[in-house]
Amino acid sequence: MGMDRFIRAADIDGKQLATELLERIKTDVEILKAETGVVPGLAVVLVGDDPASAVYVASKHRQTIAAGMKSFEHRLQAGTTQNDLLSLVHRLNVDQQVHGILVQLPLPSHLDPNAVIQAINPDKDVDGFHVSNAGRLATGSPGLVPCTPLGCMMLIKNALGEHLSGSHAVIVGKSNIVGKPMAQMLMNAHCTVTVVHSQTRNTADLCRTADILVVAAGRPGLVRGDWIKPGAVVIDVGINRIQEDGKTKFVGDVAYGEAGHARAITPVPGGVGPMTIACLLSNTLTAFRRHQPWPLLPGNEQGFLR
Ligand SMILES: Nc1nc(=O)c2c([nH]1)NC[C@@H]1CN(c3ccc(C(=O)N[C@@H](CCC(=O)O)C(=O)O)cc3)C=[N+]21
Repeated sequence: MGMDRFIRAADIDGKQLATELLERIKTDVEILKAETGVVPGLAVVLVGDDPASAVYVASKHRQTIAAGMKSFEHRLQAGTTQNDLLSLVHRLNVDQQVHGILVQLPLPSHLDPNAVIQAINPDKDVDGFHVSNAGRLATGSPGLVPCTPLGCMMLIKNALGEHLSGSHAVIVGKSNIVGKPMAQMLMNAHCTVTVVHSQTRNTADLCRTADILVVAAGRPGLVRGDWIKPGAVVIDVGINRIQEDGKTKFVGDVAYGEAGHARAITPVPGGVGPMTIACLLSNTLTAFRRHQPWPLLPGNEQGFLR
């Protein structure tokens, strides 16, 4: 009983939803290009030669081009100084062809990621990491929001519909990149939000009360089947590289095989990851629209001017 093996949680197909979102972005880019003669541009900065980061950056570049946008890749050597990186950011801030700027993290340890992020023009900060954007999100003002929680929000709405009001959402993890902005977005959608983390005393009990469970802890298999309420929607943000039978594979933070009684769950890979990149391009389009001066273009209803 309980963990009924005759019930199977629906997989939330992040890959498919990301493909659909990218198609819509591509269409919007064509329309905006026809209306303004300008093409949205995304600059991605990679410092050093971390192989995982290089793979992500290459994927971002490919998808930016596929969406009809301009991609500006800046690869800097591992020994780049803080000053050199800051001057590149300043150049990108004033470059008219660049509407979005992303500095790939993590940076080599001699560089200060916070100083670099805060140097980015907040209206080009497509990662949504600048304090101005964190403050805008916290106060419900228009801004740019972090890609991963934005993608999670879309996946949750796809599983539950637009009306999340009154649902209890539990978030595992309190990072600035996922946990905190996720909590803000769910509060903006009128959920009751609980954030648990490594120092929480009754994490499993709290998770068992979640209608929506978002897990961003970075610990493979942390969330077990008996932490999940039957019928809950489970969003697994974890991407953990593990060795199994001599092969490398990716697993999430949720023991996926034990979650059959959930209503729906994101697989890893193929869940949150693909949505993150699609949301990066969505944010670039948002930044581009808000950059355009009078008259207002669709998507610039707030009349965002700089
Ligand atoms: N400034 C900054 N912004 C980021 O958004 C950022 C970053 N730095 N540093 C690294 C992380 C990681 N990240 C991922 C994006 C897509 C997948 C993704 O598409 N994953 C696929 C699998 C990809 C594969 O197989 O390698 C999936 O989950 O299905 C994963 C991870 C963005 N990050």
